[in-house]
Amino acid sequence: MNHYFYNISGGNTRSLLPSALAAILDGIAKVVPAALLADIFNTIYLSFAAPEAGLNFGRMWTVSVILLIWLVVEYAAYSYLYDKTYKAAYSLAASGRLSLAEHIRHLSLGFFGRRDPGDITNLLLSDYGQVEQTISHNVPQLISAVMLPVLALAGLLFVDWRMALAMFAAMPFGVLLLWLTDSLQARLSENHVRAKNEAASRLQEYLSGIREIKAHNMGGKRFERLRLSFDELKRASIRLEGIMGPMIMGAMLLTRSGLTLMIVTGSYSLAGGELTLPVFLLFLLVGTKIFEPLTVVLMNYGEIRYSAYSARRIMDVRQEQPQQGSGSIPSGAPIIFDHVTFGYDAQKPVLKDLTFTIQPHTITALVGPSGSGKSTVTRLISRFWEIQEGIISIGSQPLSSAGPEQLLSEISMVFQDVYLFQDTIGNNIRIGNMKATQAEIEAAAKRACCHEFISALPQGYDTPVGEGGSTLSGGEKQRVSIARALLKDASIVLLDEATASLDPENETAVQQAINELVADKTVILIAHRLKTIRNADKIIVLDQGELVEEGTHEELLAHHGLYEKLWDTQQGAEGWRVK
Ligand SMILES: Nc1ncnc2c1ncn2[C@@H]1O[C@H](COP(=O)(O)OP(=O)(O)OP(=O)(O)O)[C@@H](O)[C@H]1O
Repeated sequence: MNHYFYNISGGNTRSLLPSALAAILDGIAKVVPAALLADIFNTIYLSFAAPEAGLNFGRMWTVSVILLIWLVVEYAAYSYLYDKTYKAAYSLAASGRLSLAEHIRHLSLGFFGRRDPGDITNLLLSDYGQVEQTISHNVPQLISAVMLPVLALAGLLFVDWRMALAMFAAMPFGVLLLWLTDSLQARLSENHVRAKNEAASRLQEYLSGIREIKAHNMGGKRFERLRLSFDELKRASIRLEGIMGPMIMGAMLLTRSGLTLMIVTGSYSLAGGELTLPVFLLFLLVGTKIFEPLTVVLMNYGEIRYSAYSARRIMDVRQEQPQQGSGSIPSGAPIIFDHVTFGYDAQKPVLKDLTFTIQPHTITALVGPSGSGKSTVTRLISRFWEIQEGIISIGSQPLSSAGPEQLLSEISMVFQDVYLFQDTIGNNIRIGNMKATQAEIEAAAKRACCHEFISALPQGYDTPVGEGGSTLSGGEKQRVSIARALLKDASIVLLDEATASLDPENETAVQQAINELVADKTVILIAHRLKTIRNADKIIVLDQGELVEEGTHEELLAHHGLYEKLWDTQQGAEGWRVK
């Protein structure tokens, strides 16, 4: 259980203190009116037992005033703690979500390969929501509901220990039932959380892929996956409620049967003269009250058990090791691959024993058939993934111990698939350098040939672009990403198919912009059209993850190997047209 509280509080159990304190006070607060009522009851009883003395109005007034004062104090203290409890719970969830998102940012991309993006969203929203609900409601209610019976038992043991024991005698059986079925409850809760997350992921996938689904008329198949996930959620929900409900009711029934035992014991004791009527009535009064909070305990126990799985999912991600390293990257140093072997799945290497050096301030092109590992090389230079064998270093600094943030500050990237945030187009370029002025943004846009189309937009640089850049054409997005890279002005430039989706007019202009971007930089370029890399200082030819050739365009042609074959194929394809 301790581990559970550690998990739900994100490792900060102290943050649960306000709610625990509020709950304890609430529990105590509920006992006092019950004790005062018992006293009033006793005073009335005494007035009937000895009618000549009459009702003790003094005592009745005193107790009533104490009760009133108590209620006011209770209200004030409870409102204060209530406020603290909720604030603590919501702050914990808000800061927890942010710190988890920040933690995720520091993980290698391998983590994202293993997890469904929808699953990560659910973790941050749904699982945290569950934990938030538990901290703000279930845990305080549980503590408060436990306090009343515990305090009542302690007090009643002094009044009449036999009656007190009779009242609570059946409770251990209720607890035993819960304990025996604990692993079943855990399994049902886990299955339900899993089914809920799966359904949410499928829904997210369906909505994000709606364009492709429509384009390929995949509605039926994809919708089937969505339907299956909702079916599974329905089954998991029925199983959870159908099994947990009777179990909790069973535990409740067992616990409540103590009341019957107490009544039987009380009746015999009363008849035997070992118990006075007021005490018996006091037990009856407290007895009926005491089982209400116990019902709450059992209900909340089920809820807490359920959210334990959400908490564990959160902690599992928290325990993922972020990328380590603080070594700084020397500027103007060569990039060295020394016998590097890497696979996204360690058992299936996609780069094999790769050794080469990229000299600073040169342009190196990576070529090779599709799937030969070109993009993977650029991802490894950015340390998006950790390699399995060999060393990648920049100068004398191995990347495995380099500071990930500093490394990325040295690299500008232009990817094949450009992602634009749902923000203004100006702010999307500013991502390259958050401190850039408007003039610098426009200068970068001009060099990347996007100033003209941006100026023609209704709100110019302040025009919002849809999520992922859905309101811009492929070529426009590519140019925006080149503007970002120009603005970043990093010493290493990774270009992946930078000119692939540009029309012929823009291609020439962007090629010039790229020439500016790459001037005096260390450039690693992937271009499928070999004519664009003819002038590269070095061309590295990959085939099935192995380096098969290396040299300049002329040297490679003279070598009559794979490069020449690729070159010839492309030359032949240059003049293709639809007949
Ligand atoms: N995230 C990933 N997880 C698992 N395997 C991957 C991942 N990315 C790429 N691969 C695999 O690694 C191999 C190399 O892929 P990579 O993208 O580096 O090739 P490429 O030469 O850049 O291909 P292309 O020219 O088609 O872009 C391929 O077999 C690919 O299927």
